[in-house]
Amino acid sequence: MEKHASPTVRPLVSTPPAGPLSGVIRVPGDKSISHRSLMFAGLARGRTEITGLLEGEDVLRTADAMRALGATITREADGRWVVEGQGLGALREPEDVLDMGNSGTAARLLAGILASHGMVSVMTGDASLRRRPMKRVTDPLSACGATFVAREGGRLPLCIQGVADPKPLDYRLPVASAQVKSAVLLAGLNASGTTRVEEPSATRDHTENMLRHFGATVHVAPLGERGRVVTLEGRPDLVARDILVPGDPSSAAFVIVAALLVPGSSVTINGVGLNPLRTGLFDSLRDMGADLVIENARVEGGEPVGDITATAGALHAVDVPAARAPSMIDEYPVLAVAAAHASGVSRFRGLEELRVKESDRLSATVALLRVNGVEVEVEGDDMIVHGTGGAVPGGGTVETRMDHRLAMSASVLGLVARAPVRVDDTAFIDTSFPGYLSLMTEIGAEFG
Ligand SMILES: O=C(O)C1=C[C@@H](OP(=O)(O)O)[C@@H](O)[C@H](O)C1
Ligand SMILES: C=C(OP(=O)(O)O)C(=O)O
Repeated sequence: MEKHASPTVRPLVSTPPAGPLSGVIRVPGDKSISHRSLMFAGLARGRTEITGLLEGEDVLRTADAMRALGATITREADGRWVVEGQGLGALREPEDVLDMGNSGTAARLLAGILASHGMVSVMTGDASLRRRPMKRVTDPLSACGATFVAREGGRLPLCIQGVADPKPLDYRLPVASAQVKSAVLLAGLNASGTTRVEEPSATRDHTENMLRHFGATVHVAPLGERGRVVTLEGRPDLVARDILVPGDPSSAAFVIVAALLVPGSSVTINGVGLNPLRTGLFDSLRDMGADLVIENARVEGGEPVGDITATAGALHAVDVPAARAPSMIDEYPVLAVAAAHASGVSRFRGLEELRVKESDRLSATVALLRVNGVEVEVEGDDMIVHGTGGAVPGGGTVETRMDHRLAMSASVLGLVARAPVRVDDTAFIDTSFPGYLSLMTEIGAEFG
């Protein structure tokens, strides 16, 4: 069994490097796709080989949970992961509590699987995950016949009485959430009949793409200006199919912003996933005047992929529309760092979902910047960042609040701040981007 994050606190001091950042690198596999590949392969019949799986803490939790449900999951010496699934409906009741660690994706997607199998299970997580809302999945999943007992506000730990013959759901998402959409679709796999999900604003579609890859019938139609209707035919014969996981654009984001900010830098990241429902950050950075070049655009394992080169240069303020939020939902903390370094006043609109991530990322990002001398405000659900024109004061200690993306964002801010930026704990970076600090050091960053 893999090791899980040690409770050891790992502080960091980030300062400007002696020279530019440079290099040609790869980042670890996409987290969303990695979770899904283990889950779907565990539900399918036969042997799936996964190349490029993210070996981050969050994904290792999913691997453990799927093993507890009866899938055989092994890591080969060459880094490939092999999953042997028993086929849809054949999961076994877990003997013990399923601990999903820090991972909202693992907990919410798994809730869809557990609700639609006739078994009793209990799911928990770390202190961050136990604070996050789960009613957004237990409410729709109750309609399939499952029952849930949770703490106040529907929070983990959560006890699930699943059903062997779930009813197919027809659900309109009240929030733009790929996790909720995926939980409903996963429950629909074991239901006879058609499951239908309406999303008023399109969110990442890795579940839809991968279900098709495994042989399910999934239709996607436009809904209004930005939405979609997804339908899934229940009880498909899910058959094992190999998977190639692209580099995670949400991890590449930190390296890219660092390269854009540190003078003279140029860094290429090969094999980054470029699914259009994930690339809002790149659009926003281009709106700021960033020099981002994509080469070798191709399709690998059913997902668009390319090599991205980020070259440093002056950035100016940006007004990011709320409609872009679903395609860059995890990237606002690091975009705020770019906006703090840029010239002019930036506004990011419609950030209500940031309040329910690993931390309240809206208030935590404000705190990250303020403690380092950057002026920032929140108006309703908008964040307003007053750019310093390349003169971020720094000198603060950032509280990471069990949130990997805050730790990495703070480390990037320190690379261009006038005084050292301290980070109270970088241990949670391992949830999504193991090896981040050494990769950054390899391209020229200096951390103490
Ligand atoms: O489906 C997924 O893999 C994810 C969806 C997003 O969450 P929401 O569905 O809560 O927006 C995102 O923030 C998370 O990192 C991964
Ligand atoms: C929000 C995130 O993940 P999750 O919801 O899976 O914890 C993230 O990785 O930024």
